[in-house]
Amino acid sequence: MRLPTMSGNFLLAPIPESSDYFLNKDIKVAVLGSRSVGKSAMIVRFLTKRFIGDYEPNTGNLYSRLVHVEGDQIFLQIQDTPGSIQEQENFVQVLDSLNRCLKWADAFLLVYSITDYSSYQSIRPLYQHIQEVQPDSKIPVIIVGNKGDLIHARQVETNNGIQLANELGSVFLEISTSENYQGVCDVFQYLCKEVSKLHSSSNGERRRSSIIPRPKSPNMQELKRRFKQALSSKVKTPT
Ligand SMILES: Nc1nc2c(ncn2[C@@H]2O[C@H](COP(=O)(O)OP(=O)(O)OP(=O)(O)O)[C@@H](O)[C@H]2O)c(=O)[nH]1
Repeated sequence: MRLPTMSGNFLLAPIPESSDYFLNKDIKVAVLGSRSVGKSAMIVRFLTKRFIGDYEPNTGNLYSRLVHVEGDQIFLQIQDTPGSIQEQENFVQVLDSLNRCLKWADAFLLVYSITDYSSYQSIRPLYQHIQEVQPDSKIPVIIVGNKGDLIHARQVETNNGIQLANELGSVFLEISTSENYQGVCDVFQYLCKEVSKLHSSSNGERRRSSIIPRPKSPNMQELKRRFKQALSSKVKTPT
């Protein structure tokens, strides 16, 4: 049994200031789920292509990497979160960190293990908590059933995952981090594409609104007209 030690503040790496260079290309993903569902393994698999079986208990690392998605260069930050938040002694402090992470993220990856029914049950409350912290319903969320290779130990049917995702209005994938790199890649690529789409449509809105000329105040026009009139009447002073 692994008992994670927590720092209580798991945004460990500095988050760069956003700049024009990263406009549309700066994407932040938070990975959430119960303990030992394979969050760290999945992130490391995505970033290194390697499956590394054993990890120190997750204290919440922030990974940053330049990745390429459909020809775009993206500065991707992935926040791993501890899987046993409720068990922490400093629960309030940890929850505060979690909420800051939820506000920070552009997209969410919710992970359960198909071998652990309780990890599946934790997804709905997690999702609801995200909705409370970020009430913007457009935020991309993907639900992932991990450890798809452990069929003999299966406790969660694929249909359960599909149903839950349909109900919550998110996307669902069942994958095996250990056996299939492509599945892991699909998960992160999906989130990057969805966030990119959202970013470009909101920047488009901003651009459009900045080129629409501000309507002139009728009072100002009236004032200008009177001012001109007054000037011309001065010019036309009788000789
Ligand atoms: N068979 C199998 N094992 C996996 C898979 N993904 C992860 N694991 C194993 O599951 C265990 C837990 O993986 P972690 O990545 O540490 O899980 P975590 O969700 O980060 O765990 P916490 O630190 O408790 O939050 C490790 O022993 C991994 O090797 C998978 O797809 N298949």
